Amino acid sequence: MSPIALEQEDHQRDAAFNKAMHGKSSQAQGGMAAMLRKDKAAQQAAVDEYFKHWDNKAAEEETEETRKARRDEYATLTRHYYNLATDLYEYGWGQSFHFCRFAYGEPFYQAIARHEHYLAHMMGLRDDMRVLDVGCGVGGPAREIVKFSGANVIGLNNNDYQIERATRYAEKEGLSHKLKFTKGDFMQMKFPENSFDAVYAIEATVHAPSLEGIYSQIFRVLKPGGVFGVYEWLMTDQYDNDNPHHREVRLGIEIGDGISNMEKIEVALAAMKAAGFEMIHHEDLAERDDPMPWYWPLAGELKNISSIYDIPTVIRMTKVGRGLVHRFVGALEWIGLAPKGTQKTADSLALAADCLVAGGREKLFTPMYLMVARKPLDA
Ligand SMILES: CC(C)=CCC[C@@H](C)[C@H]1CC[C@H]2C3=C(CC[C@]12C)[C@@]1(C)CC[C@H](O)C[C@@H]1CC3
Repeated sequence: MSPIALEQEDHQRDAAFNKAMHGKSSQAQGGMAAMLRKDKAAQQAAVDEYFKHWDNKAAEEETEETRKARRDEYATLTRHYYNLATDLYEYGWGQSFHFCRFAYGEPFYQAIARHEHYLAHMMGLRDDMRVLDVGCGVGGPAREIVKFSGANVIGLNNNDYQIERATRYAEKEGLSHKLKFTKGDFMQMKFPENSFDAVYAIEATVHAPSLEGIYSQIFRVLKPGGVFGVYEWLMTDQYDNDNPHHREVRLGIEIGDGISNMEKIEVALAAMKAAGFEMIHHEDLAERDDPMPWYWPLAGELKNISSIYDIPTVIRMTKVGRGLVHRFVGALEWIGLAPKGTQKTADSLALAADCLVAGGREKLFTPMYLMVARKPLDA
């Protein structure tokens, strides 16, 4: 792979764009209300900037150049993806933007929280620790980990809108003294070296253009002896890039999830080693013998609903539920109430959902490759 060029950061430009596109919508209750309060021209700019990387670039014609162009603009690509997708995520999934394992009879949000607790437990997080959350979204996992472990967490994010929402939620829950958010590109962190006792990333480092690049950054900011824990999105050993169907599944996940370059498990393991980490534990949690798979809510397997409180949440995620809502937002866009591109974004999320389910069913993809590793004491 050709060397990764880091994108020039410009926080003033991003703040101005955030103000123009989102205005005060970060204060709105829930994703749907926020979605209808965007500036139309700015949203169109985000749509153009994001989809220029994917439109008319089919899997069968994919070249190394198209993938490189995405990697070269990883930060802009991801920032605009979340400018477009955050509200729909919150509407359809809640405030923790990740998958999880499900136990028998376990309600959806309980399973999501358990996945967060499990990572904190595997890393041994405690209340005297200074911990970095790399790619913190709107802070759902960070709030849960602060409550579970008592650790002091800093959430790093390159999307201003998500930071505004995360800050608001933390304030609302009275957690601001333990949980702060900061803007930045995780490929060029501004934190001094050796400044965190632990670092975690929940389904976020997949947005990096190079796993070795992001793991090396994390290694640098960790104190010697510090622990890094990650749930990584990876293609499995079964994935064959020369197989057109496999490639279509990978590309569908990348398009619909704002990913410039998804890698295989072996690449992630080699990247951890190259960054200098000592592996403590690594495992594909999707391979555990669970009663239902991680992708069941997106697959619409309604028989798995175990609590009446989950019915409205899960219905939104199913093919029928999302089809209805996507038509509804399409109609709102048509009459001018929703900004242009809302339907296009929703359609690409629907494609992502289908490809994630296919990737999960065919065991080509995992969103929960767990790695827990240590920075050596003598590093
Ligand atoms: C993008 C990364 C690295 C992580 C996010 C994982 C998940 C939280 C998302 C992946 C696909 C998303 C979809 C939705 C919510 C969030 C995800 C599951 C929807 C259910 C949101 C509501 C829409 O109408 C349909 C979406 C399908 C995809």
